[in-house]
Amino acid sequence: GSKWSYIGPDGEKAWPKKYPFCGGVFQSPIDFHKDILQYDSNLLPLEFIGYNVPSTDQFTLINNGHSVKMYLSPAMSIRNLPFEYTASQLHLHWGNRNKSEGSEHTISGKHFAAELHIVHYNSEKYPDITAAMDKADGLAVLAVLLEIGPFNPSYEKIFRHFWNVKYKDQKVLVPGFNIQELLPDRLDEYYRYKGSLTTPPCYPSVLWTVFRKPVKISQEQLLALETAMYCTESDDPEPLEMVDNFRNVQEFHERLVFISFHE
Ligand SMILES: NS(=O)(=O)c1c(F)c(F)c(S(=O)(=O)CCO)c(N[C@H]2CCCc3ccccc32)c1F
Ligand SMILES: [Zn+2]
Repeated sequence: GSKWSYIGPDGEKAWPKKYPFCGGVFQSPIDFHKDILQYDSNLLPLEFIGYNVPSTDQFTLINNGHSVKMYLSPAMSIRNLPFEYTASQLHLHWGNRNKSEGSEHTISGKHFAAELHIVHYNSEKYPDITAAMDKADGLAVLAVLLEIGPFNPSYEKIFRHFWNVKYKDQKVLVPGFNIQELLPDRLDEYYRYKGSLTTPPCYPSVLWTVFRKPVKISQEQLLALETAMYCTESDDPEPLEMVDNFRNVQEFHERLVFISFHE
């Protein structure tokens, strides 16, 4: 089993001991700040295929002890990237009820409340995510920064199920819906860079697309995310709250982040 965590002796400083790539190059997440950004006019809006999943389909939502992740339909894919990438799963990163600053990427040093990741693999070159996840061109992850605002009915289609996946390895079925509803309206404005998985094994295999515009969820929805789940199994005598499951930003030497928008 994956013996790593976000706190204590198995926390992120210890990851490289068991997972050497975590101490390697091209690590994510990073801070987006002015002097590493470069406008690139070739960065087109992403095109989503099959994201509007009928409610007759069902997604499996599971607490894997590190995050809450939802398996997606293999009919979902993205075009306008160097290859066609097929959706695998989405998951979230967040803080805690006293410090709602749990995003992984930051903008000019600012954390957002939480961050949604939609993980895809290069289905043109690799048969499945396991074959793709350690290849330089293997994965593409979309990231949405979340901040406080009005109640968000689209995110609620996932959040309403958190009470059924409170403990590690619990799962529940979520009726299909249009996953594009989880994205901001400006799909043409994003940050793009080559980075890594932000959890062990930290493979430098991810083409990151972080949308510029945050999406709003309500204070109550954020509190549910921050308080509903545990890293431990339901019968564990020492329950561990699933909070602060974000990696700190990594050094970003001599590299650029390409942006599809003008400042
Ligand atoms: N932030 S991140 O880098 O996007 C990111 C996570 F943060 C994250 F927690 C996960 S995990 O939930 O699978 C728990 C740890 O692997 C993943 N899984 C990916 C990569 C690892 C293997 C795998 C296999 C099938 C589907 C997805 C994935 C992940 F990519
Ligand atoms: Zn993630």
